[in-house]
Parts: sequence; structure tokens; C-alpha cells
Amino acid sequence: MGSVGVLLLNLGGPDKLEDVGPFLYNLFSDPEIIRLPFRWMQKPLAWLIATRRTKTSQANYKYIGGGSPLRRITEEQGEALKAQLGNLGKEANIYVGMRYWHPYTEEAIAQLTQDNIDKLVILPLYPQFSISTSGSSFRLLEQLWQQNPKLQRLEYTVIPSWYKQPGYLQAMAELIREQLNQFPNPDGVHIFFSAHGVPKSYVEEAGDPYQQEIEECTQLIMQTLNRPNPHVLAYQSRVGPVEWLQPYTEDALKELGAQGVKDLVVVPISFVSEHIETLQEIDIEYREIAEEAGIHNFRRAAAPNTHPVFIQALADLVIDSLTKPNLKLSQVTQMKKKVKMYPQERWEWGLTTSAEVWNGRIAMLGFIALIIELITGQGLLHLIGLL
Ligand SMILES: C=CC1=C(C)c2cc3[nH]c(cc4nc(cc5[nH]c(cc1n2)c(C)c5CCC(=O)O)C(CCC(=O)O)=C4C)c(C)c3C=C
Ligand SMILES: [Fe+2]
Ligand SMILES: [Fe+2]
Repeated sequence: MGSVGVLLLNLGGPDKLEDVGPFLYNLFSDPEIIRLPFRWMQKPLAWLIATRRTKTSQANYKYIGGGSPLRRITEEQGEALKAQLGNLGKEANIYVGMRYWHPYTEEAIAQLTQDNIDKLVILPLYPQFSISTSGSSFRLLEQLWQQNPKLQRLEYTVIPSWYKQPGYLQAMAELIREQLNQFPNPDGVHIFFSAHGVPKSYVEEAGDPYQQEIEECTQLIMQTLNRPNPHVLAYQSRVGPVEWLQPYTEDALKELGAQGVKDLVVVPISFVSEHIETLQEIDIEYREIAEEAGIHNFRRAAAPNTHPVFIQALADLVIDSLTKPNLKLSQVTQMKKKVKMYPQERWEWGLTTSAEVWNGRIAMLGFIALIIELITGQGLLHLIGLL
């Protein structure tokens, strides 16, 4: 085989405070993040929500030095992966493609089509699959593929999720062990897995495998760790009015505090780099909640970042994928639909009769409510802090 390319997919984050508004606008413009009945509503609503959220979000980014470290860490992971693949005798070009900020996925694709690589491995830096993360990047790539005949001639394979990869589990176990060993009685410490949340409807109506993959991943990390500690799993970072996966991290912390738990190690599990939700949300907000609840010894496991065991795991993933049959984007963007409610109420991708009925009703009500809210400055979106 000739030259190999590895495309690392990630979410992206604002590099500086001025980037926060446009970054949020890009994020809320994505129908995989906010699903609206009509496409034309997406951009105006994204602009409104982003504009109103910018100040709060900027204040959070200020706490972590005025910008996200995501680009720097992802690029460092790319360099370390390149070096490790080289050590294993596999030369590869690494490309970083972010979904909502620089370097955008489109920029990575433009570069890799110039480099004339022979085979591309598409590796999302999310261990577990969600419609809102890897799924969104895969859909974008599918569109780019449709528009570009050069890409259509390129041999590629996708790694949809990789939370079972033994090296990844080893790296997570090692990072947890490091924190447990700081306590006088390591075996008595509670391990608190905090996963990024998603709206409950993603799982129950759209068939997002995210919750199941998170739960299985938690079990596998505990098995790999092989320690007797009690553990819990909760979901953080809820945004907007709808119900998200439960229990919420803040509630679970309060409950553990009420049970008399004093020693805790929090483990972020949906993401492999430090970012605002580890450095600000866990380290500052959740630490404060835990402290108030009486959990006085609060530590957090570091994200894998460029931990050598983790980088080795990424290299193994790439090498394994080159020996397996190729997986196409069209194979990983098909959702398994689970039907929970009446047929006319179920989540539908695309234009169907039942979707149209609900689209019409919701769009009319939503649009009227939005206009009233914009004129009066009062309403649901203000109430929940989105406007
Ligand atoms: C696996 C990880 C993530 C999932 C799942 C996810 C879903 C999701 N996120 C939002 C809304 C926001 N996310 C924001 C930033 C952000 N989110 C993730 C990861 C996941 N998101 C990352 C890595 C980042 C970037 C962090 C950085 O360091 O810059 C933000 C902006 C920050 C803020 O204002 O809080 C929002 C908003 C939704 C709605 C969602 C699922 C539908
Ligand atoms: Fe958040
Ligand atoms: Fe997010």
C-alpha cells in the first residue's frame, strides 16, 4: 500500500474570546445539535441563541485562559500518533478536521486531496458514537464526498466508535489509578464517571447508541481497573429546555454528599482531551457543588490527551482498520430507529407524512412564540436562559 492519511475528527473550540460567538453560531446551526421542523428556521434561531449565550460562555472560557485548548491538544495528539505509527513502521499523514471551528473539516479535506494519499482512515476522537458528535461529522463528510469526484475515487475506511479498544481502557484505568493512589484509603474512594449528556429523545426516539456505549464503556473501564471501589455514572453539560439523559451530574453529586461520601474521583469519559467541560465545568462548578454537599476530597482524572498508552491505542486502531474490510460513511450514518410512541409521534429523519403533520403544527406554534418573544422580550427561551 502507498501513503496513508488519518483524518482526526473533533468538535473544535474557540481559540480566543472573540471566537466564542461565531463558534456558538456554527454549533447551533447544526441540525444534529438542534433539530427544527423547517430548515429556514435553523440559521435565525442559531444566531439568536448564540448571541444570547455568548456572554455566559465567554465568562466560562475566561476561567480557562480565554480560549479552548482543544486545537492545541488535538494537534499534539496528531503529532504523537504520527510518531507512534512511524515507530511501528507505518508512515502516515495526519489531518485534523474540526466540526465547528478551525481547522475546519473542509480545510482538512482540501489539504488531504492535494496530498494524493492512497488510503484514508477516518478516526473520530470520540470513543463513543453519538448523532450529535461523530454522527454530525460523518454527515458533513458524506456531503463533501457527494460534491467532490476526487474524494469519490479515494479509498477510505471509517472507525465509528472505539470505546472497547483495550489500550484506551488501559489508559483510562491508569489515569484513574493515579488519582485513587493520592488518597490514604484508595479502595474506599467513590469513582464518579461523568459523561457528556445528550437529549433523551436522541436515544429513545432517534436510536442514538450513545447511552448504551457509555454504560458499556464504564463497565469495561471498571473491569480493566480491577479495584473494589464503588462507582456511579451521571451526565453533565445539559443545554436548553428538553430532558437530557439522567441522572444529571449535579444531582448525583448532591445525592452522594447526602449519603456521607467524602472522597471522590471524577472521570470524564466522553472526550479524550481537556476542554471547557473538564477545566471549567468539572474543576470549578461541580467541585463547588460537591464541596457544598460535603464531598471535601474531590479529585479528577486527567483526560487521556497525549498519554503514551492512549497514543499507542490510537495507533493500534489505525493499523487494525487497515487490515479490516472498509467501512463506508453511508454505513455509519444510518440510524437504527427505535419506536417508542405512537407512529405519528415518533422521531423521523427526512420528510414523511407523520413528520410533516408534526412539522406543520410545531413550526406554526414555535414561530408565533418566537415572534412574540422577540417583540416582548419575555417567553420560554428567556426563561431557560437561551435568549
Ligand atoms: C462527547 C462529547 C460531546 C457531546 C455528546 C456533545 C453534545 C452536545 N453539546 C451541546 C452544546 C454545546 N457544546 C459545547 C461545547 C463542546 N461540547 C463538546 C463535547 C460534546 N458535546 C466539546 C468538546 C465542546 C467544546 C469545548 C471547548 O473546550 O471549547 C458548547 C459551547 C460551550 C458552552 O457554551 O457551554 C455548547 C453550547 C449540545 C446541545 C449537545 C447535544 C445535542
Ligand atoms: Fe457545556
Ligand atoms: Fe457539547
